Amino acid sequence: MYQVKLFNKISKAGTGLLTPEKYTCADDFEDYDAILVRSAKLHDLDFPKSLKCIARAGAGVNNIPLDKCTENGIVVFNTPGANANAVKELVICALLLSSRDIVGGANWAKTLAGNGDAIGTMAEKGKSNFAGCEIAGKTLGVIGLGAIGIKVANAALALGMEVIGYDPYLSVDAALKLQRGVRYTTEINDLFTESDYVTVHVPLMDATRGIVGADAVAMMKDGVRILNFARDGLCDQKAIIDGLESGKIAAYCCDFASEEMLAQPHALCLPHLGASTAESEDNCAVMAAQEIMDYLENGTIRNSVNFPNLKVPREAKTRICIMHRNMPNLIAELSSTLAQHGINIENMGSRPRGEIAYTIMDTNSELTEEIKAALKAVNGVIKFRIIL
Ligand SMILES: NC(=O)c1ccc[n+]([C@@H]2O[C@H](COP(=O)([O-])OP(=O)(O)OC[C@H]3O[C@@H](n4cnc5c(N)ncnc54)[C@H](O)[C@@H]3O)[C@@H](O)[C@H]2O)c1
Ligand SMILES: O=C(O)[C@H](O)COP(=O)(O)O
Repeated sequence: MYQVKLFNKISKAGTGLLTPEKYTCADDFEDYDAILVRSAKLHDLDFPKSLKCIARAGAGVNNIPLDKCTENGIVVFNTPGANANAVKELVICALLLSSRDIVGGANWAKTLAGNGDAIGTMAEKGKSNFAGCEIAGKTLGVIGLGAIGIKVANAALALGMEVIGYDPYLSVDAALKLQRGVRYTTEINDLFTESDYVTVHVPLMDATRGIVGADAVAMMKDGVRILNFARDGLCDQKAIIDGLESGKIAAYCCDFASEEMLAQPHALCLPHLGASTAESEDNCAVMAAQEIMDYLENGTIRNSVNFPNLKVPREAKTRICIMHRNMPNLIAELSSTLAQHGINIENMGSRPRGEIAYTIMDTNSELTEEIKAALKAVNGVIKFRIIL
């Protein structure tokens, strides 16, 4: 029986797959095999020895201590693309919210309540206070052409915008999904100088923190509109507030609230709603639950952000899963350790990822405690697990 600890409210579409014959899901376990999480911060959590994997039902993994997980042989998964459509739709909404004072207008219209037949006339008189501009014909700069950035770029193109995309790590797969009309640039400064709207869709890491900072804002057109539905730290708060106060930035629309930003009349802060649709919550939870099941039951790794992906057809009754350092001769030493104990390997697979690697070996032989200890003792082995 596997125990899965839930750190956020996770859709039943996913938890329902973790059937009671094999799994128990709860939020109060002390020892558990897996974590299913959304945005809860796990940095200060003491992981139990029993923990084998963490599935992030979503895209961003900056709430998870990846280095600590790798060092302890804990596989971290995310759910690539599973919430991308939900975010895309909110970003398109934000393009319009940042162009016209829709929220201000709607709030003002509510104040007209009680004026009966005069409401129509009052509305006509006051509407000029909430006028704005159209997005068609304007240029949108998309920083980060991954699952979300591609969808935003293509949708904006369909709405009549010019689109410039920047992503130094653009994959072939991603490039094939981009509509032909999207102009790709390798110079982020070109995107900053040419865009009427800038939207950010990159993960938050040391290399991307403050990617929209004071220098970037200084390069932008007067009256630029900036959208941030990725992570708060990607846009430097001081640079944005200075830009809003000087009028350089006409509007900032983001998925994060802070005291300072809420005080800005031309900033619109949403409470991290990007992935909060029923469809996206179901998609993410299902993918995350399947990743956990596949790993715990078969040792298969897919969509991991810290270990190599690996799937090996099961060809014997006992499966040995070994997380280890990526170093010369280690696999030879593992197989010779087994050979010395008379263990025959029926099937195996191995894959490296930077400094670490993952190996699966299948055998029909009995693994005694002595053999397990010998495998564990091989220099470079981080963790190993037997699946029967
Ligand atoms: N608001 C929300 O609810 C919400 C929902 C989903 C994702 N997000 C955030 O959005 C981010 C992107 O999500 P995604 O699903 O598109 O992820 P993704 O991994 O598919 O795409 C990220 C893209 O950023 C690119 N990138 C990395 N470093 C870059 C850099 N320095 N400059 C330009 N591009 C760079 C990568 O090459 C990749 O193409 C996530 O990491 C997450 O933080 C927010
Ligand atoms: O990175 C993500 O997937 C988003 O920020 C969504 O976070 P959430 O699952 O907590 O809504």
